[in-house]
Amino acid sequence: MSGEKIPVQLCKGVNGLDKVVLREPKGFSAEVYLYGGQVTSWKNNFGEEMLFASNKAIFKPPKAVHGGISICFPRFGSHGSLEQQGFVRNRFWSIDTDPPPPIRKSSSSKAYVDLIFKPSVEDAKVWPHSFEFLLKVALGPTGELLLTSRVRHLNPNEKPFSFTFAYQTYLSVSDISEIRIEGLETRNYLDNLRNKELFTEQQNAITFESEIDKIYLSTPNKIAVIDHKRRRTFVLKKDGLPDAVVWNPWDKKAKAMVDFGNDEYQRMLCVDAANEVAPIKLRPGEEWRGKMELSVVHSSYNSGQLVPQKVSTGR
Ligand SMILES: O=P(O)(O)OC[C@H]1O[C@H](O)[C@H](O)[C@@H](O)[C@@H]1O
Repeated sequence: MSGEKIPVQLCKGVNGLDKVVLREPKGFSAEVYLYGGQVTSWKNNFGEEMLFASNKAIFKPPKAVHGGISICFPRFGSHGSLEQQGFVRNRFWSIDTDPPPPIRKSSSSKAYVDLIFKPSVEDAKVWPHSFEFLLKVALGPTGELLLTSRVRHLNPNEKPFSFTFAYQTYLSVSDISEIRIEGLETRNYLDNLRNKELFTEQQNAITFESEIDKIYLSTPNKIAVIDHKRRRTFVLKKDGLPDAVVWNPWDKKAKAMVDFGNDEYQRMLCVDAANEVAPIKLRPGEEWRGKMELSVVHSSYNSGQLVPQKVSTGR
């Protein structure tokens, strides 16, 4: 990173849990909890929240927080014996005081935090592999939110291990019925609501009128989520993460969740940058990287135009 880093502020969040507040000089901000390494807030320079967090979200271990961006590892989904979405989202992470050099030195971000997760003896009982997980969360110069994950296989005497991963990303939207996703049309997907059967997306642009839980395969590295009512578009860019999971619980499932308001499904949409379908295999000494960048642009946005001019507000 070039230039002087803006000091990281560590303060108390909900229930006294430690959080880091990132502030960028133009007024963008983000909050990252050490619990779960979870980004719980990302605001633009007008103080408008761009991530959804349920009013009923439970910030209390061992429950995972429903909202923001959850780090799902070493499993995403409910495959195998491990708990759904893995365990690092409900563990405490630490600030990494000696992070490795950034992947690309060109980044001009000065507001960032490096976190590290190392498994405990208890964790090793459920997933007996020697690893560390490094997470960098940064705010870019135009307010974009950048997450970089690195998983390292540490034991030279151990066999390779496999994992799946996701940035489970809850976007705040005006009204789910006004939302359109571009970038996933014509893609194949596995439908979690139909025993993971394989289908091909028929809609020209994806819109919403009922529960959805689809794993889109081999997706492009840029996906747009267009919010007509708020006139803003989220642009999600990803690297090393071929799948994109789109989830909204809709009314019935929302009612069944204790930490989710009955009507809150109308104001959220999860679009998860993921590697769910083909597990990643890591050999001793190897490192895996997966990146996601979220930005917001004004929605005078033409269909198919995935690199619109950036503006500093979602208005
Ligand atoms: O409640 P969680 O474990 O956070 O999972 C919430 C949702 O996450 C993903 O989007 C999955 O595809 C869904 O099947 C799951 O219901």
